[in-house]
Amino acid sequence: MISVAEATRLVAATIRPLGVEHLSLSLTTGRVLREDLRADRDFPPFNRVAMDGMAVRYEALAAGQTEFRIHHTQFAGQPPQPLPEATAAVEIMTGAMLPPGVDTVIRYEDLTFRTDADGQRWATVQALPPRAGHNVHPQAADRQQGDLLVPVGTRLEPAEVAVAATVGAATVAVSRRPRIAVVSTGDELVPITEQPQAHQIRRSNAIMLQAAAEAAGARTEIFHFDDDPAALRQGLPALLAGFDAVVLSGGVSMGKADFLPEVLRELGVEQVFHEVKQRPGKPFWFGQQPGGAVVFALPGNPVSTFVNFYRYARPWLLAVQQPAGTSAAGAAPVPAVLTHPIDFKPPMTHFLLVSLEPSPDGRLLATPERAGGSGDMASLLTSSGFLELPPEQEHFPAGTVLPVWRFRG
Ligand SMILES: Nc1nc2c(c(=O)[nH]1)N[C@H]1C(S)=C(S)[C@@H](COP(=O)(O)OP(=O)(O)OC[C@H]3O[C@@H](n4cnc5c(N)ncnc54)[C@H](O)[C@@H]3O)O[C@H]1N2
Ligand code: MOO
Repeated sequence: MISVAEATRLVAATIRPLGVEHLSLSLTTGRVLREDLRADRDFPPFNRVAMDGMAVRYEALAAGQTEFRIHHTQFAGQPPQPLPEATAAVEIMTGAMLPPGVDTVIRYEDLTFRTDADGQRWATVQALPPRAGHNVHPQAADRQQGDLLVPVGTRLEPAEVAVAATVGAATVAVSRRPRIAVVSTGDELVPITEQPQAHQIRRSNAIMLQAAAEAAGARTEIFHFDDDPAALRQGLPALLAGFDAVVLSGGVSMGKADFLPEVLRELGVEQVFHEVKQRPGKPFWFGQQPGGAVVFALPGNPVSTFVNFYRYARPWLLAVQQPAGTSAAGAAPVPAVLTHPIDFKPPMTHFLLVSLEPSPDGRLLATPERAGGSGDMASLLTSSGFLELPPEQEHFPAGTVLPVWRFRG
């Protein structure tokens, strides 16, 4: 049996970056960027008027001029026209390009207007702007043309999509989604659309794994096999050849119907390890088909399946979407403070379900859930993560800081 640290290292050793695909920007939210996005123009690209009102030359105000002849009106989207003299003004709208010869914008709220007998409009300044350049967002104030805006390896969220749109990245290079086969095994399992008989249960693990894998960026298909070596031998090869990873639940411990390790080995899948010094999830089996899929055969008890997915499979799924040299944001555990003492004697890593809340001083507080073991699926509803208690320690006093793997935002 190997340690959690060793299992983590062996799983990580199978990580290879997935290929690249070019997608229309509107389809890229949640994808990992495989190119740098740079500013094709300055941000903003021109001196941008920031308030509706009137643009003047600040020198004229400084010299005591308070009434200005409106030479013309300029809307956003219109090319700017120069002013004939330094004492004239342009009535101007937010988003317009500031014309040459003026440098300051006074908003409508600080102006009054009149029209003279010749039909000429005049504006009188009621409140002086504090400085030249007021209410103008200067060209290149935020970023300069050529600046790196979003580096390769970033997971695209709406903010990155907005910036990509503004630099005209209509098609973007992103990692393709990992293809995952989710497989439930067991004679007792019925489809979730069926009413189970007294001795049966629904295939909830497969649906859980599908949801969790899709949330980590994967494209999934669900399969089911009964506890029948012939059916496994017949069905698994196509999955091992056609997917990046096969995630199975059940059939990996000591039971007389736990055929998976043997069948997987028969099919040529190289066993990397079987059994990890951890609770829950000791019977975890991990292997790789040469030239084919990585195989996560997770123990079937629902909390075991869930915790092992988040501890091993999710980090793997996120990592294969990253180009070499980058790492996924949010894939690593964060520190949390244990609120109640915990004793755990066996010399193994203990994954402890906890609820999480921030303390008044901003630390993350982890309170152990009263869970009924690895079959207590409902305990996941009131938990937000699991602490990783290291194997070499038996007593964990309240106040101990430990890594927590979060499975809720
Ligand atoms: N003699 C021993 N027995 C067991 C050991 C052991 O070391 N020695 N380990 C125990 C541990 S720990 C676990 S965890 C389970 C894991 O067993 P398997 O991975 O072989 O899982 P199954 O026996 O097939 O199922 C266990 C449990 O989970 C339910 N299950 C399975 N798949 C699903 C699914 N898709 N949806 C919902 N529920 C599922 C299944 O019905 C069983 O109740 O073994 C212990 N035994
Ligand atoms: O994975 Mo088993 O829970 O350790 O029940």
